Amino acid sequence: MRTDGSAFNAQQHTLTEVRVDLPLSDTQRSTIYALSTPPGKAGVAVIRISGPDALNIWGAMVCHGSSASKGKRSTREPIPWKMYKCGIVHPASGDSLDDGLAVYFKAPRSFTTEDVVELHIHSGRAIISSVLTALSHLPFARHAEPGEFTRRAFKGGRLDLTQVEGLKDLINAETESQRRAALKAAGGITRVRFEQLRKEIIQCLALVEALIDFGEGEDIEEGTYDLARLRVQDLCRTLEAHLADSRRGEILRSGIRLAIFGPPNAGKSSLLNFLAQREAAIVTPIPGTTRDILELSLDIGGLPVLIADTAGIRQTEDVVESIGVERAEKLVQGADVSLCVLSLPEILQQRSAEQFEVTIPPAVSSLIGRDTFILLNKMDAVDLTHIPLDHLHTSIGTEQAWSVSLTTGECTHAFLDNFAQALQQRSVTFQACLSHTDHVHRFDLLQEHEAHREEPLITHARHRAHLEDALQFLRAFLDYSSADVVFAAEELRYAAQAVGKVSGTIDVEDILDAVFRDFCIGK
Ligand SMILES: Nc1nc2c(ncn2[C@@H]2O[C@H](COP(=O)(O)OP(=O)(O)OP(=O)(O)O)[C@@H](O)[C@H]2O)c(=O)[nH]1
Ligand SMILES: [K+]
Ligand SMILES: [Mg+2]
Repeated sequence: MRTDGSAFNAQQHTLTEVRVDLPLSDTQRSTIYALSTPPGKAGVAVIRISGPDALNIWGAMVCHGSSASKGKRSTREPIPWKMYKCGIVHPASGDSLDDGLAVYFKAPRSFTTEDVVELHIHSGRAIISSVLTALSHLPFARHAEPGEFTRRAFKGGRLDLTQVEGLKDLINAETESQRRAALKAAGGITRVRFEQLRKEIIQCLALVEALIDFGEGEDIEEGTYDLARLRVQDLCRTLEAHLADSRRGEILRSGIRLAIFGPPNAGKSSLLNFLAQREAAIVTPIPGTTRDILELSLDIGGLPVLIADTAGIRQTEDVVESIGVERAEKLVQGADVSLCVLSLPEILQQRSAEQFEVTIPPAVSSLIGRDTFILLNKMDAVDLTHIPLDHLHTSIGTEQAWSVSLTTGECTHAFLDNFAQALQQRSVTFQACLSHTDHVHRFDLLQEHEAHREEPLITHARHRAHLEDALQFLRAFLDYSSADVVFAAEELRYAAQAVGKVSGTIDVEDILDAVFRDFCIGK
């Protein structure tokens, strides 16, 4: 758990994504190459070459062993998986380009399952560019498309789609919890679990098909159809449970979506800046300063949080502001967690020394539910000497409320600690994020959420869509009577196909496209 503000790493959330479509018809036979490390000055750059001509490229550009001292290219085939200290030369002119290391991964024991050669050279723009240009002179090799190495690994059966996604997430992981989950998916755990599900559907299908072929009674035991129905009912319940997981896996992967909302001038943008530890949002005394949604991704105690500041909610004639208000309301409704910021001097009326009343504008209070977090801000601007804070907080009627002053910093540390803890509890992903050897009170949290101990199955919206389809087909199966077994069997076949799409067991080019286009070149 964090102890001071510095544990919050803020980073601007970028919403732009570069998407490049791959040439699907590309033949497996071409040899591809690309820089696999980030471009720029560094110790080492790795250029990866994959395909049937990888060894020819080695022959054309790598000088090692006794021939290297004479500046000649090696005629002997390299021993696979062995690093060679070598010179890299231009294939046509024989000019020396760099000294480095080279290694040959013999098919199928390579990442792509094809012959792979890696050239480890010095990382500098001119060196990298000279080696890539030299490669471009070879007629049998071409530059790789984004994600093409991984795509070949998939085609070669090295990875299934859930592992490809895991690999992509691993590269993009920014928090410890994301890294751990992605590593598991890349290792194949997700694949095994979906494959198990698909097998169970196919087993039910086998029962039903036996009935179609032989009929109940003589060859097939009585009650076989009922047995299949019972199993499908079980499967439906399993799928329903996975689908009702509060998006745990997706949250873990892409972050909890936290919406900050409230009336104008309550201090919403001040809160965002406080959490981010920098002036990310504009703060002024003018109500209606924030008009559009501003998103930041923060790391709160190892938990990824996508936090959004919104326009103050009020009736307004201003066209731009009113669009902002509409967007804010939508965002709050779609968020995983929402936090309402209220200004104490605005909402607190003191009747007498100990008697008080809290009034929240209706447009705002309609968005407050029991699980909305409340931050009562500007406590420096009111006299709270006679008002017990506990009493004040419970009077709001939500589970968790805090009073702070974002200007003076009063109570903000306690709020941060509590809030981080509450978020972790709320996200329910914590047991995947926290190690069992951690702090004692985390162990208590684990006990409390016994029901959610199991790892989330769904980590991508794509998985959810396929599982929802599968559930529809299973339900459709249950709607048929035993008189319609042929139609019923068809539903089971569709259900198995839908689950198969998750791991790519079913070869569907459009899912491939969707998965691979987010990769960068050289992966
Ligand atoms: N006295 C006092 N003023 C505060 C506090 N927090 C914020 N303010 C001031 O309140 C004003 C509004 O703050 P913002 O953060 O812009 O409020 P907002 O909710 O984002 O406002 P809109 O974007 O216009 O809806 C600014 O002048 C802040 O300096 C506080 O704790 N005490
Ligand atoms: K303001
Ligand atoms: Mg604001």
